[in-house]
Amino acid sequence: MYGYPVFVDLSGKKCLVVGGGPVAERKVRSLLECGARVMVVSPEITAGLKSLADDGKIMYRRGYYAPSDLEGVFLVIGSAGRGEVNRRVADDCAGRNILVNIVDDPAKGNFFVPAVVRRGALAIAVSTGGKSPLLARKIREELEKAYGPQYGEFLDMLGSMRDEVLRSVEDEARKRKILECLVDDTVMGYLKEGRLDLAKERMLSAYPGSGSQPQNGSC
Ligand SMILES: C[C@@]1(CC(=O)O)c2cc3[nH]c(cc4nc(cc5[nH]c(cc(n2)[C@H]1CCC(=O)O)[C@@](C)(CC(=O)O)[C@@H]5CCC(=O)O)C(CC(=O)O)=C4CCC(=O)O)c(CCC(=O)O)c3CC(=O)O
Ligand SMILES: NC(=O)C1=CN([C@@H]2O[C@H](COP(=O)(O)OP(=O)(O)OC[C@H]3O[C@@H](n4cnc5c(N)ncnc54)[C@H](O)[C@@H]3O)[C@@H](O)[C@H]2O)C=CC1
Repeated sequence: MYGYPVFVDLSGKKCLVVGGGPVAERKVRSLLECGARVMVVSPEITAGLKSLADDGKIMYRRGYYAPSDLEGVFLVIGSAGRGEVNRRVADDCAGRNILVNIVDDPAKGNFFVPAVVRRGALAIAVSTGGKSPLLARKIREELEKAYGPQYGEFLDMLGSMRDEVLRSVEDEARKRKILECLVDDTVMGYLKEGRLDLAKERMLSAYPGSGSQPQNGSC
């Protein structure tokens, strides 16, 4: 059985991270990037977590995990350095239908965290189903080389053109054709080379804007 891949909206959601070591810190940073409200509970924390707490970016309770920490929590990361603590966290969450990730015992949690390349709104996530996190990291590094920062900027442009096409083109076949032309091989080639100017020119020739004359045939 393989995991069901989803992108969850965590904005404003309370997320608990149990433990304050380097692994907890990595998970905290990725939760913050997604707008979560993060609470850390641990007797000790890394210097990085301490500065996030001092800056008011995370809430921190110094101490050992207690089930009452789960109050009002949407998602939990069990990243204490002690297996028995993480297993207890997993058991407490299971009874409450909370999303829980266990960093040292994958089967105990109900989701894994993938390795992710982010380029603006574009996210490419890699999972090995827990078989080799290091392979997930290697593939993420390869993808980072192949998909540079220009993909984020391009996607913003593409997203607004798509909105306009969906709003203003009624004919279904023409709509589909234009959407295909906006990401045809020529556009993708320019994008790969980082030539956003040429990509944009090509896209505008496929769809100059609402009221433009229908194109027929190829892009
Ligand atoms: C199951 C999972 C649960 C979870 O945490 O979600 C899990 C579990 C474990 N990881 C372990 C070790 C390492 N994990 C990493 C790195 C990452 N681990 C991540 C995810 C996951 N790790 C989930 C599965 C993801 C998948 O589907 O493949 C990444 C992708 C995302 C993230 O954590 O942010 C992030 C890379 C991010 C990036 O670079 O982009 C490295 C390499 C490194 O540190 O560079 C090592 C050392 C090398 C090695 O062991 O391979 C151990 C053994 C611990 C020990 O021996 O003490 C366990 C426990 C076990 O396997 O039982
Ligand atoms: N999933 C992943 O990506 C990876 C997982 N691991 C595993 O993750 C675990 C944590 O790794 P590190 O952060 O390097 O360990 P660490 O030992 O540096 O940190 C563990 C933290 O847990 C805290 N802690 C201990 N008992 C606690 C309790 N009862 N309640 C709350 N906090 C408690 C400690 O104070 C410490 O801050 C290890 O078991 C390791 O095997 C390691 C590498 C990657």
